[in-house]
Amino acid sequence: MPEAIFKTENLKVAYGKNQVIHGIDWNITKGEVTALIGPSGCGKSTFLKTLNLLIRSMSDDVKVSGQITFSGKNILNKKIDAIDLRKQIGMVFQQPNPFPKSIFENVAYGPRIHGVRKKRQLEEIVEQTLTEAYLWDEVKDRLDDSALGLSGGQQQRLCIARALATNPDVLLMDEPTSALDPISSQGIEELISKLEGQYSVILVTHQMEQAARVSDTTAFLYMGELIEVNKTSQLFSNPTEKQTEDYITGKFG
Ligand SMILES: Nc1ncnc2c1ncn2[C@@H]1O[C@H](COP(=O)(O)OP(=O)(O)OP(=O)(O)O)[C@@H](O)[C@H]1O
Repeated sequence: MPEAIFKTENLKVAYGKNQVIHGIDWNITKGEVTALIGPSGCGKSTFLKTLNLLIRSMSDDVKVSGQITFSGKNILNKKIDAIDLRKQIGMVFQQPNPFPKSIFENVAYGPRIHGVRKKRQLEEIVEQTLTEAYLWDEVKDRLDDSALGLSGGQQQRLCIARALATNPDVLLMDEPTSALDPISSQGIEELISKLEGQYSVILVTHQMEQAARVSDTTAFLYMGELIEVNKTSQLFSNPTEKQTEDYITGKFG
């Protein structure tokens, strides 16, 4: 059995009376890119936001039950500190959302919160993570400029660098290319492929071609149920479930 980065057991999520995740049992493999696909409203974003407990800060009316094991602990335990947890589980959203601060300060923000104070050390982290996010050469001469002056694709790579700056184990990505032009999207996809191995990446995408290009494993979610998890090549060429086949062949969704 491959090592799991997350293990969910009977995971259920409801917004008030509206249950949107219906008891998901899933071992998500460590060090891989895992794509999560499914029609609009099936619960992909909800599932992703539950993995880093962001869901709890979004609405008072959210009920989460079951277990999520991460690094050997059930993170649904109320004693888990969500801010600490998010140091290990970075997240990137659909719309690039840099802070209205300089490029340097965007990347230095997380390490500072987690106690890095020395300027030299922050400079090293900023250079290293911007290099990892393939942005360093484009911004090294303007680190003090506002991040809001970057292009959409550059902003998204900056947000990825910001997430990597706390040295996480996991990167959760919620449709990270859907607001970008094709060239920037291609850049982000190449970056995701390069992050594989060093990080575990869980990618929500509406584009099946994207899932096929960048992921090792693909999961199909439908109406809050995990219908199929399979090697990506297998899922798209020879799915085991009829519902998966109907979805990937465009019969619904
Ligand atoms: N903050 C919220 N409060 C109440 N209901 C919500 C909230 N966020 C999502 N929902 C509902 O939960 C269900 C699942 O939504 P979710 O955004 O997780 O789906 P999704 O698969 O990511 O959709 P999409 O592909 O359109 O982004 C939907 O019915 C949605 O209306």
